Amino acid sequence: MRDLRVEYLTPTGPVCAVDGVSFDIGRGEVLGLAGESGSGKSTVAQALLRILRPPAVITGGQVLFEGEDILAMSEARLRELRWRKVSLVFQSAMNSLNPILTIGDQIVDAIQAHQPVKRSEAVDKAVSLLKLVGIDSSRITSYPHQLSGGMRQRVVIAIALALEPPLMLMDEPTTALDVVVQKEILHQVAELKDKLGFSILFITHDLSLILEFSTRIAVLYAGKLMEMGPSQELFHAPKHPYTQGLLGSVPSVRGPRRKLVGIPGSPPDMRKLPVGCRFHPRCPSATNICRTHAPVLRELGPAHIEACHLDSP
Ligand SMILES: Nc1ncnc2c1ncn2[C@@H]1O[C@H](COP(=O)(O)OP(=O)(O)OP(=O)(O)O)[C@@H](O)[C@H]1O
Repeated sequence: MRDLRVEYLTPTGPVCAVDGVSFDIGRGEVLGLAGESGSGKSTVAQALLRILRPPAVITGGQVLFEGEDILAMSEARLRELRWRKVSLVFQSAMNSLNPILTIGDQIVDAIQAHQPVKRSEAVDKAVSLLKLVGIDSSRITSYPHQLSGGMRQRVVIAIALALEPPLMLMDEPTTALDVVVQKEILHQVAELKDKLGFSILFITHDLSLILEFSTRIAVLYAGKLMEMGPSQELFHAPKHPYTQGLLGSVPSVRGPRRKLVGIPGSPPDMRKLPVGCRFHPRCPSATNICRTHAPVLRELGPAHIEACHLDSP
């Protein structure tokens, strides 16, 4: 993604929800998008697949996938790319399963809609996909209402994997499920990723899950990228005061007991963004320059970038 800009054209004027966001996702990598509610995470994911709906408009940037710009390609080419090359699992996806079709039929339909295979071949594939996500093949004739929420979300993941796409977008994929099932499913996805070699853009408001499952993490604040780096590095040595604040609010069951520190205040009104660094009104270390000049992203080390005046030379 290069310099992506997305605006929502609201009755009271345009809201720039994503402002110049760039990142890469390598093969087999999990890039986690972190940030408070409203920071632009879902908008980024939806722009990537060009599924944003009005009043959203993509006003700039490129999304280069295997060398082709998704934002510039024809609708026909885009239809070929969706599911086959990039699939999507979102929070309420399990509710989007068709209630009057068996899960087997739904997986078979998804395969046959994109690949010219015989029905018997597609059924075999559906059985192996169900096994892959930990559902017994005898369930192939079950209807969605006969499955638990966790199983339904697994079926959705099976459909997302059906065409073996190299990239999967997961936007709060397990948020509606209880924590044990969440972990189980994500562990399974991580194993599948290692086996099949696809990449993931992973969005969740749950920072502990992001830390556990991402290779790298990008931290968004009010539509801007604040810091991006390897998960372990961000966990042990977060540089940006916003990243420090986010991580300071994650409880840990290991290590000495520590007081949880939240971030004071709330994210800005996107129509009245603060001048200078967007985070300065909430930043405990803000100085004069932070109130007047927006910091630019700079490299801190290999694959680690940050936009903060405090660390500028
Ligand atoms: N339909 C809409 N109309 C106007 N503004 C919108 C609309 N949807 C989103 N926005 C704006 O875009 C910003 C980013 O929203 P987005 O849903 O991408 O954030 P998010 O980080 O995914 O939040 P959450 O974690 O709550 O899903 C919001 O702050 C909001 O101002």
